[in-house]
Amino acid sequence: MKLLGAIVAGGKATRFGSDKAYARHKGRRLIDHVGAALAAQCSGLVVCGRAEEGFDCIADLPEDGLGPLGGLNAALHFARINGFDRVLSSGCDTPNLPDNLAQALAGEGPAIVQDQPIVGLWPASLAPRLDIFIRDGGRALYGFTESVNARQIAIDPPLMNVNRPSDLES
Ligand SMILES: Nc1nc2c(ncn2[C@@H]2O[C@H](COP(=O)(O)OP(=O)(O)OP(=O)(O)O)[C@@H](O)[C@H]2O)c(=O)[nH]1
Repeated sequence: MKLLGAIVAGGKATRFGSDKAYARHKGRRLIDHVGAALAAQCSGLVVCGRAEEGFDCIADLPEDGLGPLGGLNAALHFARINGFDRVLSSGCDTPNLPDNLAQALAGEGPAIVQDQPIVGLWPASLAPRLDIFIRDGGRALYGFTESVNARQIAIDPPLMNVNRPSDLES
């Protein structure tokens, strides 16, 4: 199985107040924590959304401003065009991804981490389904995961998710 790692990085970070990707946790940028964890278990890695220094970056599809689904859609299309079977996705704001994330999510069809729907394992063949979902006005990750019967997997310890500066203090 050829696996593409995809860091979904965009949006406004209104709660955080600045680009979360560059915020520091344990001496490293959040995006570098995520990148290292995904690179260790994938054969390719892209950032979807903003151009982030030090990474191969692709633009949201079909356009910017649609939320994380636009980034996931870009990743699924990039995977299909470039011969990847699946996408292992995460936001740029979950710095403690486990090294066995792909294994934990493996199985039939798509799977997401419980309470973190942008962290998931997706067949690249879902790209046309996500195109249609977005075209029909869908913007919510959970709406899409329900429409494709994504499995929800509990991860222990739970993923850290940075939304506010105070989330970095714990
Ligand atoms: N590519 C892309 N990523 C996005 C977009 N909106 C949010 N994200 C990413 O999706 C993940 C979850 O984002 P949220 O925390 O829900 O939204 P946010 O815009 O970062 O923050 P808030 O404005 O505080 O809700 C983060 O990694 C964001 O960088 C978008 O429009 N495009």
